[in-house]
Amino acid sequence: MAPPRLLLVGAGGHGRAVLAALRDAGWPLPAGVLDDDPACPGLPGVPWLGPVDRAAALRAEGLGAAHVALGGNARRRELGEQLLGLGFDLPPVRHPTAVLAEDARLGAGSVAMPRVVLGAAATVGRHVILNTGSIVEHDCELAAACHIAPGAVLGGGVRIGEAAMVGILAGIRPGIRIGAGATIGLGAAVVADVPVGSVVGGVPARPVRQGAPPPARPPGE
Ligand SMILES: CC(=O)SCCNC(=O)CCNC(=O)[C@H](O)C(C)(C)COP(=O)(O)OP(=O)(O)OC[C@H]1O[C@@H](n2cnc3c(N)ncnc32)[C@H](O)[C@@H]1OP(=O)(O)O
Repeated sequence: MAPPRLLLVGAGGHGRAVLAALRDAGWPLPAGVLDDDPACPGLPGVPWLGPVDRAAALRAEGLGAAHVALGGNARRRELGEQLLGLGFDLPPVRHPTAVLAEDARLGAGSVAMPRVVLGAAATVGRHVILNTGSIVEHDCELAAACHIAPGAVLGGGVRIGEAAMVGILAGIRPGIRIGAGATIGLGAAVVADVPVGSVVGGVPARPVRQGAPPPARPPGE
């Protein structure tokens, strides 16, 4: 079946990357893009159709398929679920150089960017980004709206919680669990489970200091 003309949501950097993947994969040019920022640079060759809340009207006008191309995990999940609720189809997007095992599963609204490898029996939930060159080994389970950044490598049987982010070039030991909403810093080597919502980085990965106030200045300085 020929791929549909999509409605894209998000005209930023990730939107441009998804557009490039669609072109490489032979999808037709998207019907348009929604973005709440009227000053957004837009996507080359794709008309800006207004803010995100126009989606319902566009569905009523007959657009049937969409993709949320936003880098922020929580917002991507929220809008992706809204679009599903409006009756949009969210077909997974797969770059032609991505290698997916026959029994691997890529969920609705998810994208596999160039040179991704998704191993045997790996399951990927909805609205997930498998970014450029990431490797998700056999039997991994990725919950909705997580993001595996470029070059990150997940060993066999790793489980990633909802909306978690695995940073650029991070590596995760086989069998590890990453909690929902956690962030793995770029370059981390994760050798132990990571709790929900925590931020870790380094080799081996340890909690990263968050939001520390700047050092107090002496009076008069
Ligand atoms: C196509 C694309 O571009 S996809 C983009 C994917 N994005 C990424 O991979 C980025 C992932 N993000 C990171 O690695 C970030 O540096 C984070 C989330 C770990 C931390 O970011 P912030 O909360 O802004 O922390 P900040 O930069 O202020 O650093 C806080 C401390 O953590 C340290 N730190 C920051 N990042 C890391 C890291 N990856 N590993 C180890 N330590 C780190 C800093 O040196 C600093 O240490 P200090 O307290 O001794 O000074």
